[in-house]
Amino acid sequence: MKDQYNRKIEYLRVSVTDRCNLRCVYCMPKDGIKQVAHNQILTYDEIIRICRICAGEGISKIKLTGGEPLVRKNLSELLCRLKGLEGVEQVTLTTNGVLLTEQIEDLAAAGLDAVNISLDTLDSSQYKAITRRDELDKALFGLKTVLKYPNISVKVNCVILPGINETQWIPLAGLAAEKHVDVRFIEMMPIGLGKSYPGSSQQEVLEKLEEAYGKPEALSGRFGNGPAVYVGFPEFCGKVGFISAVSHQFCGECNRVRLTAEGFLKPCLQYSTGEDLRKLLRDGAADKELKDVIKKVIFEKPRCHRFSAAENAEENTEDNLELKQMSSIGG
Ligand SMILES: Nc1nc2c(ncn2[C@@H]2O[C@H](COP(=O)(O)OP(=O)(O)OP(=O)(O)O)[C@@H](O)[C@H]2O)c(=O)[nH]1
Ligand SMILES: C[S@@+](CC[C@H](N)C(=O)[O-])C[C@H]1O[C@@H](n2cnc3c(N)ncnc32)[C@H](O)[C@@H]1O
Ligand code: SF4
Ligand code: SF4
Repeated sequence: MKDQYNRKIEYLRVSVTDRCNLRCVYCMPKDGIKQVAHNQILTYDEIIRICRICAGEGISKIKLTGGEPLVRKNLSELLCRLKGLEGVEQVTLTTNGVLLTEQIEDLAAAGLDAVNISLDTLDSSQYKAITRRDELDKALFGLKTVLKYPNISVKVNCVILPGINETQWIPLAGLAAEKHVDVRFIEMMPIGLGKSYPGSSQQEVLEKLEEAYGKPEALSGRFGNGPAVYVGFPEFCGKVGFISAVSHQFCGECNRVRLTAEGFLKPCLQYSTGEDLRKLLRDGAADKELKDVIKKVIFEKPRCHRFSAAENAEENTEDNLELKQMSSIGG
């Protein structure tokens, strides 16, 4: 499917739950967000139906995210059914990793292609301060465990938090020195609570890493389905990547749309526009009607984000929070 700017849309990010077992300060309030009732969340049958229609229109890559996707029961069942859909080539997972060890065997058997583990620090007191939970050991064990599965590619995501985790940029990148893992540094986007954590740019991280590991080689080409760009440090097993939506806007290359846990199809991370597919599904819409709505949302996808403060003003209002919190959107 192409959008109005001729971008090929082939990637759907599916948030399977708004719930999470962590409370990262830049993503969720201390007491969590008002939880959506279970019956307001799409069932697996409903997700499968939407994904089947999307796959018929050229969506070949699906990301499972959340909230924390592994807190939803039987995620491997959903994964297995998604992998069985005609046209679906890859299903990947983005997780905080805390529940990974206990679920990886089922996920691998269901055909999981890749896992991204969010880890902003390797220091347990810092981890506690950032996530408001004492779960670093479990997340690290999850990383260690998944690295034993040769068919699952593994990445680590670290949000750049100057003044909070900058002492960890070098050790986190160092994971890629010895392990077959790519480590990506993510610029903080001014979305939801992230607005209160103005970040540094990729350049500042890169300068620190160069001091520690030498001059990296820029790597061309796309690795994975997302917007990351990569460099390679001498002798490293894995790559180091940057997802820099603020300093290096990548909207011109955008290939994705998002489905929230409540079934709202969102054409762009930043804006609240889109369509309520759950309502259509539960009102008895036929596949053709759903397909037409999905195609319209994709066609009307906005050209780019407007993260700069003045242009962002309308989107900063507090209404419709479900569509503005990263934990609900799924990142
Ligand atoms: N601005 C913007 N940020 C995105 C987009 N897609 C992902 N991100 C951010 O990139 C970070 C990492 O996303 P991941 O879920 O790990 O997945 P990915 O990088 O898209 O995909 P892979 O590289 O294929 O695993 C998260 O903070 C997302 O919010 C996007 O379309 N626009
Ligand atoms: C919203 S989480 C959902 C999946 C899972 N709970 C996890 O943490 O990986 C997905 C990703 O979004 C990132 N994220 C959250 N808020 C962000 C923001 N304002 N800017 C950039 N990335 C953000 C997180 O660090 C995480 O890597
Ligand atoms: S970033 Fe992920 S793990 Fe952290 S609070 Fe948000 S959804 Fe949960
Ligand atoms: S901000 Fe919107 S248009 Fe830009 S890359 Fe992200 S989803 Fe795509």
